[in-house]
Amino acid sequence: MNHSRLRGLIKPMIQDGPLIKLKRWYHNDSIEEPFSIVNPIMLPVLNDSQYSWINKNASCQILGPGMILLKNYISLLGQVNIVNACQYLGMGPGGFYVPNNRYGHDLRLHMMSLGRNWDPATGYEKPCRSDGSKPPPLPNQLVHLAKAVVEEAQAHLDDDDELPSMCPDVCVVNFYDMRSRLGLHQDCDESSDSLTRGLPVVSISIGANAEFWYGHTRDENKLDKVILESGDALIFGGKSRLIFHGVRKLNSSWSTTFVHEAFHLTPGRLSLTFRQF
Ligand SMILES: O=C(O)CCC(=O)C(=O)O
Ligand SMILES: [Fe+2]
Repeated sequence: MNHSRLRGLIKPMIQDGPLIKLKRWYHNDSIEEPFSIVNPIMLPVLNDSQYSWINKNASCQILGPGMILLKNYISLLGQVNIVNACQYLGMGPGGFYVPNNRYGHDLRLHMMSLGRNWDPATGYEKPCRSDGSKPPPLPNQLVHLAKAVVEEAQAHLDDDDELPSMCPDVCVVNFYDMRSRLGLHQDCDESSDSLTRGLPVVSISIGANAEFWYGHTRDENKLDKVILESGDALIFGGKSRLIFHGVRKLNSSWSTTFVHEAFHLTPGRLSLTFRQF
């Protein structure tokens, strides 16, 4: 779908279509206000029955064994729907908050965990957040989308065994403002079964471009870098399941400016990272 067509689709819906008026919930034990990633907070409900969330002609880059980047795989309509879903869930109980790392310091981003409670300090240990809120559900459409991403990646590989299938039951949603960073880490809190089978992590990017650094070592000089743009889907599973990775620098471009204007997304980057526990 081209941009002018999407603009035409969104505008009438904002003016005439059904609107969700977002409630403002407050966490029990904090004065933190709900964190809104869009402005204004009145959102259109899109009827997506005729338009796909996926661009079938996405290009594919193999970055390593079991590590694949699908460029521009999520359609603009898919991205709008994902922003809306994250906005809706993120403003409610268990929604966006600033988490602590293992050393008790604030991470420089907003986060929420869907489907299962995960946080950077305690992993999957606790079923609820410290304010008692349960994780919001992981919407079925997002489960199907993550599975479709893995199937598309498998179709580009010679040997399917390099990348096992997975059915996500948790999705960590991060919102980075333009100065946010995510330090080098491994995603290794999932079950030993999930990790030893190399069940892939799927990461979807929306909004500003990000420098994603990765490698099989903690040595910063030996890391590779790839730019993740709005609509990209990155998969790392199989032999790359335990790569070290982090997000260093965010940048805007013409296309991200469009995304921010059309979606009313606050300047920054939304990432959704799916895993099977
Ligand atoms: O934002 C990203 O692309 C990566 C997020 C990530 O690594 C994580 O949530 O563990
Ligand atoms: Fe990660």
